[in-house]
Amino acid sequence: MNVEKPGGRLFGGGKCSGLPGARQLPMIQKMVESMAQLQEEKGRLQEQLMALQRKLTLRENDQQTVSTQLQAQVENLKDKLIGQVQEVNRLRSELGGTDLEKHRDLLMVENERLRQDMKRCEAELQELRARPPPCPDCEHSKESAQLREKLAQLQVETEENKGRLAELDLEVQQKTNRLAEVELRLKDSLAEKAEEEERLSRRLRDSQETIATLKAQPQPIKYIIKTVEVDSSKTKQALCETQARNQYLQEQVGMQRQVLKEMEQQLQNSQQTMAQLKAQIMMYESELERAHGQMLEEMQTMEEDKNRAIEEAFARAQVEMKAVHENLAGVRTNLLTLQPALRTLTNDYNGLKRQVRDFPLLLQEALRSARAEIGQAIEEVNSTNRELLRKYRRELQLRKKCHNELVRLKGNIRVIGRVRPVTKEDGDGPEASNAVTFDSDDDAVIHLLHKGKPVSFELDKVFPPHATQQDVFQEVQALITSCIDGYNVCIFAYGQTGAGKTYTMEGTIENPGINQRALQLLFSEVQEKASDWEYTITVSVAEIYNEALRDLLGKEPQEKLEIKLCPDGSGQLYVPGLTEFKVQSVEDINRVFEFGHTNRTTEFTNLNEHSSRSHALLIITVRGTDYSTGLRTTGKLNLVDLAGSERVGKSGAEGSRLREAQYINKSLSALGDVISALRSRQGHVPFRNSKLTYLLQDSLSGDSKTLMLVQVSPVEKNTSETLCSLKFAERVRSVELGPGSRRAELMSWSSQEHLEFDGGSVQTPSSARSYSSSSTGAPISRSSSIRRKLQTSGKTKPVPV
Ligand SMILES: Nc1ncnc2c1ncn2[C@@H]1O[C@H](COP(=O)(O)OP(=O)(O)OP(=O)(O)O)[C@@H](O)[C@H]1O
Repeated sequence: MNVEKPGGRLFGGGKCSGLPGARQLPMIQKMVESMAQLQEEKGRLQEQLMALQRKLTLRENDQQTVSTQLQAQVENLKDKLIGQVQEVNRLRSELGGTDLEKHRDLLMVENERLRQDMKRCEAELQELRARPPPCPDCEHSKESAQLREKLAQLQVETEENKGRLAELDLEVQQKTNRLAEVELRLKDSLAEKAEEEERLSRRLRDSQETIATLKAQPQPIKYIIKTVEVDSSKTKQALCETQARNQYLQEQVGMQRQVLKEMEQQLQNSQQTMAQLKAQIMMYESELERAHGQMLEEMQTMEEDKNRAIEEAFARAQVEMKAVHENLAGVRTNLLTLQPALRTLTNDYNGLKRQVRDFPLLLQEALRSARAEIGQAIEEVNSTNRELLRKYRRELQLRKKCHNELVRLKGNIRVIGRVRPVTKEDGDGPEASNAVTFDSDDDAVIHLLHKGKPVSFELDKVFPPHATQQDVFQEVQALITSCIDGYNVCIFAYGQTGAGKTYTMEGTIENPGINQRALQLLFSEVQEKASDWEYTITVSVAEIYNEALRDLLGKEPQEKLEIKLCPDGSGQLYVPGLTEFKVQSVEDINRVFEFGHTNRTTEFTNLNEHSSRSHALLIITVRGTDYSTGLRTTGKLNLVDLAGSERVGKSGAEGSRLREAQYINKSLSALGDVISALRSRQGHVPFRNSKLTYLLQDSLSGDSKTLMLVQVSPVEKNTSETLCSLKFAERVRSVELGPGSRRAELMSWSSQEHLEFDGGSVQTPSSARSYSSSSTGAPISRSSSIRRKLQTSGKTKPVPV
């Protein structure tokens, strides 16, 4: 590059024209100086260049920052624009809410219409009311009712519509407010945007001015550069680079301008969009107004239609009303004739109504007084009942005492005789002739004609052959009652085989004996006392055969049972394993007896067709508990059908029959011993000498009550056995068990004694020798004389006692 400069010759080509040395020296100095100056100038320029470069760099940075800021602002504006577009869309969609306004307007119109309808109906109603009173059945009244209904309905509808209208008003108001808000915001953002644009334009202008200024500056630099180029290629190169850089920066500025233009373009576009949106909103609003106008027109048309319809209906109603009025006139005439009757009826009805109104009060009053009277009566009855109950209890106690006193006075051991009728088994002829007679004045005396000589016996009572089972039972039932009171009772039937023991104790199905009647009586007594006492009745059936005790209700009747003392130390006896059946009805009793019968041992003898050879015992236990006091009682009723007491010699028994008879005689003798010991109040009573007495111990001792039924045959051939039985009975009768005292009154002792001895039929077993002792102070009975005589005679044949 050749840069021409003033004074350039000095530096061009480097050739010297051959000046003399003196002139060359100052020139060199000058050159050195100028070189130095140039050097300085160069340094200064370099510094300026660097400063410019720094400035350029800074400006570049500034421009980049500005550009970034501008870009950010553009982005921001874009976002805002998008937001506004969205807002406008939303508003547009919300403006779809013009439907609401439509709806609201419709409702208002409807409401107005309803209000007018209502007014009209009210006017009609007023008119109807002003008319004369209608007949209840006529059309007019129906119409009136319909109108009233319609009016009510319209009122309800109006109210509903009013409510809905208010809601819609509120909603429209809210939406209008929001629209205004949005419009306000839109305006604000437009103003902001304009401001921003203004600001950006200003800055752009500033930047352009700065660039122009900068462009205007480089002239001296160029000069300097040219100057420097002469001196330094390096400086030249740096200048080139700077220029290139400057070029680049200018390009950059151009690009920025381009971007700015684009942004301005975008801004214009968005402004256009805004304008379009505004135009659309305007259009919508105008459409809205048009629709509103159309709607009003339609409503007007509808209103007219409705008025027309109402007028037509009114005209029809008038015609109908006319007809109704005519009918009404007829009805009124009828009404006038009916009114007096109606008045009478009304009066009657009012009177009845008054009565009906007063009736509950009268009824209540009557009921109250009746209730009070009934309550008083109940109270009186209750107190009477209580008094009666108290008296009843006292009477019961008294009865019990009297009963016991009666039994005590009668004697704790009572002996009753019963003579059976003559049966076909007795046969015919003189042997079957009657040998027994009775005293018509005294039912306790029996006369026996034995071998042509009369013998008399006095017992507690004697039943002749014609006496019934009931007669006999009546005599014993007092004892049975005392068993309920907790006493032990023993009733046993004694007599020769065939004398009627079983008949008296068991009886027949048609004519039951003491056993069944006793249980029936117990049931009825227990029933009577059921309100105060709880009773349980159990039965056991046992037999003593050959001194072996067997349970006739047990599963194994052959098993021999033992009699033992109760382990509780009460001194009571009991039989372990002896079955007890609880009975509550006659059916239960019959079942028990039947079962007992099947197990009982019976054998034939030549004395009777069939005869029991064992003692049969029915043991009834009555356990009671007093509800009020908790007192417990236990009474035992022993009903014993003893084995036949005939003499062994007469029956002609041998072998096992003889053994049976001996056992029977032994046990009957033991019974006699026990009774004798009790009578003579001996310290020791030999209860244990036989199973029978041992088992009956608690029913023979203490305050127990005993009844012996002595069964006798009336016929001549049995007079010896009858005599023995009656003697036994008389002896038993003379024994006392309780505190009372009874003594045998011996009427014809010598004759009897003679008879017995003379007949040689009375045999006394060695075990039954001591009936009485004179040392006890008891009166010497007839039996003791017999014993004495027997001992003297030395006869040892066994007799029952
Ligand atoms: N009072 C009476 N009335 C009618 N018949 C009776 C009467 N007493 C007994 N008999 C009859 O006499 C017969 C013998 O009586 P029953 O069998 O009762 O005698 P018994 O003493 O029990 O004899 P055994 O010791 O053998 O059992 C029976 O046919 C019975 O019907």
